[in-house]
Amino acid sequence: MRYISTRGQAPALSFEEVVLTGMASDGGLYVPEEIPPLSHEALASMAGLSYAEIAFRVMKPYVGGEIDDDTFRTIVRDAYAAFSHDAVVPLNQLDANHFLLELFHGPTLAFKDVALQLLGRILDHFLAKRGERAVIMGATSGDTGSAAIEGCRHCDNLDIFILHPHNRVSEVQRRQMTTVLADNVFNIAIEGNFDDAQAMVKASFADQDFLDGTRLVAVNSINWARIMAQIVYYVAAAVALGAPRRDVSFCVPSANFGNLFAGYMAYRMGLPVQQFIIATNANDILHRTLADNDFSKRDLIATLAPSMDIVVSSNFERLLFEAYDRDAEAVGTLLERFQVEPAALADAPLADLRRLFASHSVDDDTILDVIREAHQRTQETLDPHTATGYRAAERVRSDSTVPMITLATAHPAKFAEAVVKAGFPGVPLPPHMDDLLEREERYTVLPATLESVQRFVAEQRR
Ligand SMILES: Cc1ncc(COP(=O)(O)O)c(C=O)c1O
Ligand SMILES: N[C@@H](CCOP(=O)(O)O)C(=O)O
Repeated sequence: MRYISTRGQAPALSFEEVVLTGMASDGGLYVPEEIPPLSHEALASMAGLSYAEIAFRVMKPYVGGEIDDDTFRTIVRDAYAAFSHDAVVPLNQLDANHFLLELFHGPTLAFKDVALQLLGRILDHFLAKRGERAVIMGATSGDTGSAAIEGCRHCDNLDIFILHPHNRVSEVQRRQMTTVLADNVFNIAIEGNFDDAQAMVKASFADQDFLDGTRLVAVNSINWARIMAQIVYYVAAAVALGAPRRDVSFCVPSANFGNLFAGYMAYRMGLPVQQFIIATNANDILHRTLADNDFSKRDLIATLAPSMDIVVSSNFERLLFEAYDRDAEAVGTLLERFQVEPAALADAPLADLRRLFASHSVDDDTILDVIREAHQRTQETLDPHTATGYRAAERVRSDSTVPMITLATAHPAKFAEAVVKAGFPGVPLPPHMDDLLEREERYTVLPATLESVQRFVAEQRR
């Protein structure tokens, strides 16, 4: 399998090369040159298989023989052994035709673990094989950071630097990152927001001189391996509900769009999906783009669903690339315009997207209402991100006879502020985090400037 850039100018890469990088050198994102098919027979044969076996089968074509089958099976099995639920990502039926896909049973209680438990192991495998070290730089609005640290802390060949927006993540999220005192883990609280952090990580890929030749690797969903691993749970959930004989729909709390783009890839591979719903918080650029063709930046708003406080949605570029029939030049022109002024999609790609996608935006008051309503109806306490999905699924699903699967992206214990505001006493942390609030923290506050962040990384890396 080869991987090509959405901007069309960077060299095509192998799987190993694409995992060991981040942005393409032309500023684009890597996608597979061809989308491997998932036939009806292949889907039907997955019924009743373990999550790890489905994961192996779905991801194998993307790995393309660059990790031998036995080794890859072991990597996948070990990655999902770290989950606290036997089903890894269980489906929880809310009512006759609405299901929650619980993606929060990994070590850090958010969907990011599904991909980052795997990515850490794949990176370790390739770096050990090459006898190389690498530096990871990641930006987080709260969840990717801890999942990446947890996935990479035991990797001898890696130093990991995670940038989070100072005072804009929940206390549990911050402590999940800053209480890991391993020598190869560095937490940076930047005096800015997630978009600033993500922009600095991306800029570091464009100019890597500050690392004197050491390899720089991404753990955000700009890294293709993140998307690859996330495709699997769409397939597993749909098969559990009767695919390929039966269509399903998905509703996805969205921001950087890696999660929903993975679902779209599953659809393009052959999964019978009737509708995708994009749920956003008050940072509603994805909703405005789809509903009103208003592809323009607005100031970032701090919400009760802080992990989705993002304006510049990285993976939307990958979706645009597909919607524009892989016309890299058109995508580049659109995204360059978007950086400096309000932009709009061309008619044909927009119409194409609207056939498959719907969207809905949910403000903070509604998040609180939904947490209360859902608890009354189902006895579930939703986290504030999942709450956006629950409401969007109810509001804009096109066919109530098709099973709707809303992705539950985080555990409510991570977001006490919203849960308590909604009138509940809070949700206890699981036993392995019992003493999280007493543990020692270590992090460095830095101004949101590329120079200060790069200097810190260059000085601290081992
Ligand atoms: C809990 C939670 N829900 C939803 C999202 C949105 O996912 P994505 O960025 O893949 O769209 C994120 C992170 O972005 C998250 O941490
Ligand atoms: N919500 C994310 C933001 C980064 O998204 P990613 O999927 O690109 O890593 C977070 O919690 O950090």
